[in-house]
Amino acid sequence: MGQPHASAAIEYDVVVLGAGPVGENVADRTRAAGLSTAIVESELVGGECSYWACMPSKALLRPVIARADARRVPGLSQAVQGPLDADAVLAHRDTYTSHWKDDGQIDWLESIGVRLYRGQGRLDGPRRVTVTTPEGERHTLTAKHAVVVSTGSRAVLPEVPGLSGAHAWTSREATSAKAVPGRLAVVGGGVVGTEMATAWQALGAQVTVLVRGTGLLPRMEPFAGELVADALREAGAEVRTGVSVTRVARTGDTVTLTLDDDTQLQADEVLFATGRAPRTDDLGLASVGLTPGGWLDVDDSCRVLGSDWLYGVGDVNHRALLTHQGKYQARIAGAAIAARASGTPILETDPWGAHAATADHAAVPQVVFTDPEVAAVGLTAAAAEQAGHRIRTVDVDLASVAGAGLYADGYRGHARIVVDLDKQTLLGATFVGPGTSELLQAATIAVTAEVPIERLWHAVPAYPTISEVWLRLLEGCRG
Ligand SMILES: Cc1cc2nc3c(=O)[nH]c(=O)nc-3n(C[C@H](O)[C@H](O)[C@H](O)COP(=O)(O)OP(=O)(O)OC[C@H]3O[C@@H](n4cnc5c(N)ncnc54)[C@H](O)[C@@H]3O)c2cc1C
Ligand SMILES: NC(=O)c1ccc[n+]([C@@H]2O[C@H](COP(=O)([O-])OP(=O)(O)OC[C@H]3O[C@@H](n4cnc5c(N)ncnc54)[C@H](O)[C@@H]3O)[C@@H](O)[C@H]2O)c1
Repeated sequence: MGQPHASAAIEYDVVVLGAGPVGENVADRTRAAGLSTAIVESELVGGECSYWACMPSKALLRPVIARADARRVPGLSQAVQGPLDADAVLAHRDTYTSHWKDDGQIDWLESIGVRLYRGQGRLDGPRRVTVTTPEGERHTLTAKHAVVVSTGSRAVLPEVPGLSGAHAWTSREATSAKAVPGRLAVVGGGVVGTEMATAWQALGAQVTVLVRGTGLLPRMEPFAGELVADALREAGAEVRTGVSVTRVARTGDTVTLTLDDDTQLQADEVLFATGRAPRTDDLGLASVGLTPGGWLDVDDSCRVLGSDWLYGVGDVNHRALLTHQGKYQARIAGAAIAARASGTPILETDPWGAHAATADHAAVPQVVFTDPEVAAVGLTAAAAEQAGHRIRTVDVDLASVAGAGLYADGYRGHARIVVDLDKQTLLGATFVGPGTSELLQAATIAVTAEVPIERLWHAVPAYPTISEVWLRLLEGCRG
């Protein structure tokens, strides 16, 4: 095969590599600031989030959670005892991914005046990017002000003998599968593992979750993983802790997992939900003195350390692997690029300034869409202590809240706030229970704005809502 056809370099103010939610948002900001912007995408505009992550997973989970909620309402429960219509759920998921077509997102890019290049983008020295199109053409783009890397992350498969030939699922297959497997083994008890176990068990698979540690969702407050494990077991799944997979073998339609307790497990499919790696291995990073395959170390404006033109935004910088947090970084980085391009002498990079993604350190909100939902922001008690804060925690059983009892008969849930004893503000909050995801933004505001406990006392939650848990938590604070 000959060399790809090369064309003359085209200059833009900003070149963005990767058109996931984060790249799209950076491009939107820089374009809105009057900077000419090109974006390069090797797969689908919209990225992992739109096609193999947030959107399809939540489309699978929504009917699961709605049915579980309805089953806890007397008078309604008997109407929803039947199985989910798996075909209809999968078809609905397909519409949420636009059938893995990105025409709508391309129209949007056009409408905001961002030029799309389809193909693999690679750095080729400072401020220079090459794009190799699927047809083998090569474009060279130069960036007057900034190159933004927002190429996201991919699933990591551990080094387990036999795994490469076992056709294991990663998050991509778990979110896009066309049929419900009879038996599904899930390796890993993090966010992907718990959400996908919840979805596929409810859709009719017999799920076994294999966790090498002591419980599910290990980065959250311990009660979160405990309540989710209880619910998964009640739904018929098996959750096994303290086990590791030592070998995987596929024979025909059956995959056999050998575990380190000398037992074996057979399944039709196995999902490895064992974390993420940055998509920086084929990006030309060596041409600018960086190590291929690594996460990008950035400052709070998301500029790569040691560079005055290269930015790393979203999953690729490993600050918080969440769409909403990456889009926040995109807004900050876009503003910083625009300010630097216009010669603004001093940027607002102090904490909470316009050019500092401070919330990445202090107040990252996350909802895990399991049944029960888990909604958390800021530090857990363990993380706060590890960071050297003097804290106290206040816990409330959500079943004691009138609004929760109305929401679901026999409501089970738990809430915790982590209070900074020196500042008398909140460092973190976690809510676990049906309907708790919508409680999270109030907690995010309290943590971000460092609202004093004394003032929160005047933020009166409406009766009878689940939000009245705030009153119980604050009563616990004040004694
Ligand atoms: C199963 C699952 C469920 C999730 N659910 C949620 C959720 O509910 N809420 C939430 O906030 N987060 C969720 N996440 C995390 C979320 O998907 C990511 O944080 C988010 O997609 C990151 O956005 P990004 O733009 O940085 O990267 P991506 O979405 O990964 O986009 C990167 C884009 O760059 C492209 N690209 C890569 N390399 C190149 C190259 N060299 N040249 C050109 N293009 C390139 C890729 O093709 C891709 O389109 C979930 C993740 C998974 C796996
Ligand atoms: N609702 C949401 O916000 C949502 C949903 C899904 C994913 N995400 C994001 O996507 C990211 C990736 O999720 P994830 O679940 O893949 O990663 P994760 O880091 O949350 O969990 C991976 C788990 O796999 C375990 N693990 C790693 N190697 C293993 C091995 N060899 N054997 C057994 N277990 C092993 C880890 O201990 C960890 O508990 C997360 O950081 C999360 O923020 C968010």
